Amino acid sequence: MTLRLDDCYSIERLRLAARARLPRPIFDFFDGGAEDEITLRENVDAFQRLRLSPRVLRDVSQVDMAAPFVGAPAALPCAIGPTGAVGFGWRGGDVALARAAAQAGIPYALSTSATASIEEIADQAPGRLWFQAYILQDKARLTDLISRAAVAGYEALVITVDLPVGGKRERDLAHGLGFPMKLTPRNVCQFARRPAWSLDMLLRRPPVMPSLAGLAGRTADRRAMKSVAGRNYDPAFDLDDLARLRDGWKGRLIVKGVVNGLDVDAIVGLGADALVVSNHGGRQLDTGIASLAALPEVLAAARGRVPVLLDGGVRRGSDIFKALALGAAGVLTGRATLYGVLAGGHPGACKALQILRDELQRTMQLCGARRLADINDDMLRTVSP
Ligand SMILES: Cc1cc2nc3c(=O)[nH]c(=O)nc-3n(C[C@H](O)[C@H](O)[C@H](O)COP(=O)(O)O)c2cc1C
Repeated sequence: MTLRLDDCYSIERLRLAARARLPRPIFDFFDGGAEDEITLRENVDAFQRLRLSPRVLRDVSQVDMAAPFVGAPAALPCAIGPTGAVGFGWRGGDVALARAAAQAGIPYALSTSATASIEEIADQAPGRLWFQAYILQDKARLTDLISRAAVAGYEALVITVDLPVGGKRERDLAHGLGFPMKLTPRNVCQFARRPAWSLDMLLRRPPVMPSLAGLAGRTADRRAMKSVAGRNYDPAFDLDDLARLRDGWKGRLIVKGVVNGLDVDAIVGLGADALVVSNHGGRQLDTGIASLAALPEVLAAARGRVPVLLDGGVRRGSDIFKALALGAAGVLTGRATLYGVLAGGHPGACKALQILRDELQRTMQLCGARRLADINDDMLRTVSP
């Protein structure tokens, strides 16, 4: 089934359009999660289990979705979160996402594993930019990336702390997607079924991950998409190292991947400006707690000292509403905007943001909330399964 962007009225439709465009191993790399994918599903299910209890008889003819968001105004309580390897799914996909974010008036976080450089994004998408750093064993490389982000005007550094080692993604193993990639009769067939994508990869230079160039694993090789960052993480990274990073970075510091309230005091104490409750979209630790379920404990531990954001499972505007109602300052999109760009490049990424914006606005109107500040947990009910 091929789906035109015009027929994509929901994030799920964008997901189906991306699936129709890409060879199955590539789609599964973006869509899949770790092991039995329990956390991947739970992230979405946790939103679906929560019910809304609307307030009525309020004037909702005008709705304002703008708010301060991690130290600066944003048109929506969202940022596009970091996702690596996007160029393997849509050539130029990182720039497409960054431009879509700038046009929507929200921040964009560039991944260390992106298929565009720090400077390329700053040149081509001059909006609010965050740089997401993986803690690499090569500390000289890490320092160089961070100082380049500062020079290029990135306002925030996002340190992802939830993968001291890479997760076990069994869809990728089944497809032989890794390093080296195994060509099996099955995956050769799958690539042959999507000739446009496959010919583009064969005939033009495959995308590279410039921030990881030269590290173990050949970054110029499409087979390296899974392994390069994974082989180079530093599992010894701890709070002292985070404190040193804090001292060396003058901009805002966002720590992504916190779910246990016991970690919060130390991270806030060393000067983090925001936290992101995240389990990496269920791609690392399987059976880890769903992001929405972890949000209350992180909020309680943060005690209002820093904004707490959330990602994982956001597929509807009503999901953003629910996260805000529980006390989050906003969300990062992951697969929602990824499906958009994989389905249709820059217009697809804009479409994903437009869907989320329209759905959030409609949910606010239907729940009697004129401003983001009107959204609160009086409007939520938990129902038993
Ligand atoms: C294909 C893919 C690549 C990702 N790459 C990164 C990355 O490079 N750095 C990072 O901090 N998080 C990365 N993430 C995690 C996202 O930033 C985010 O936490 C997650 O996608 C949120 O879950 P959701 O996709 O269900 O919304 C990636 C996620 C996906 C799906």
